[in-house]
Amino acid sequence: MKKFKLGLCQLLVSENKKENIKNAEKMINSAADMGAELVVLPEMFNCPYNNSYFPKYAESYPDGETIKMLSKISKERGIYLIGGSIPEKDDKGNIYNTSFVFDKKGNIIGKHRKIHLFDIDVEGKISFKESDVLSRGDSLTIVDTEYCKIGVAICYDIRFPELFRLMVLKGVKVIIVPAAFNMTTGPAHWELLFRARALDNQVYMASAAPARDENASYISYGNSIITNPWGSIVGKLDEKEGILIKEIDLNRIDEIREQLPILKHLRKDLYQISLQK
Ligand SMILES: NC(=O)CC(=O)C(=O)O
Repeated sequence: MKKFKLGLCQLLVSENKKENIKNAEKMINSAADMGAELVVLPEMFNCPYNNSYFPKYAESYPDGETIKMLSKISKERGIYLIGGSIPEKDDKGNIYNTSFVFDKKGNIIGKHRKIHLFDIDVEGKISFKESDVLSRGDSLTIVDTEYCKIGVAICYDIRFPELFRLMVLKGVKVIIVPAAFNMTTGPAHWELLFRARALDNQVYMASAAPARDENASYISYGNSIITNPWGSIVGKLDEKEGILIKEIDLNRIDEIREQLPILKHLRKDLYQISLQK
């Protein structure tokens, strides 16, 4: 199958975990009603994006209430579901920023733990140090679907082009990046990063982000986005809650790679990137 419908759910995240889960379920249902075959949620969609909340909202696989809802609804609606991300606790008490991925039967087919933690300090604008509370993941996440191989990364991961090139060299055609940029880095870098990663790898890129809440301690930029292998924006939301549905045409990847064969022109005799673990 060379075409499928992708749905991004940009939802408002509150301090009420149960309400966040209910809202996510409602929006997934709406996206499925609108024809989406692959649905994506935002980074930290069940928990405010703030270190002080992560331990309290964290849950473990497979019994966490959010994880159970994601599995149930992907089965009920017969959709692939990239469950944004949530704080995940392992059996040693480490907490990760994790995206759980489900197939159309509700089976888990992938689990991406954010590899690059968001530790930044932009003077007078924004400081955040995920590593104060979170542990980092150590593996690439690629899932097989009947459409194509799909890669998953989370937010700050997008700033590391080697990760994306590695996934593409392993055959990935679509990369989903649940994210929550902010009002400093969003306007400056959001579109640029999604267009660049799509263009330099000739793949589709997409992200769902939380809707903007001006009263939150961390204000999400919103602007959930899909970019294509030509580097153009296929669709984008504004800052409010909403759903974006677009067709992903995998034929475009083949056409563009034929006309502009940059992946064939890689000088692997001169330089290479490789996975170390
Ligand atoms: N929140 C993030 O992980 C990343 C981000 O906001 C940025 O890179 O900017």
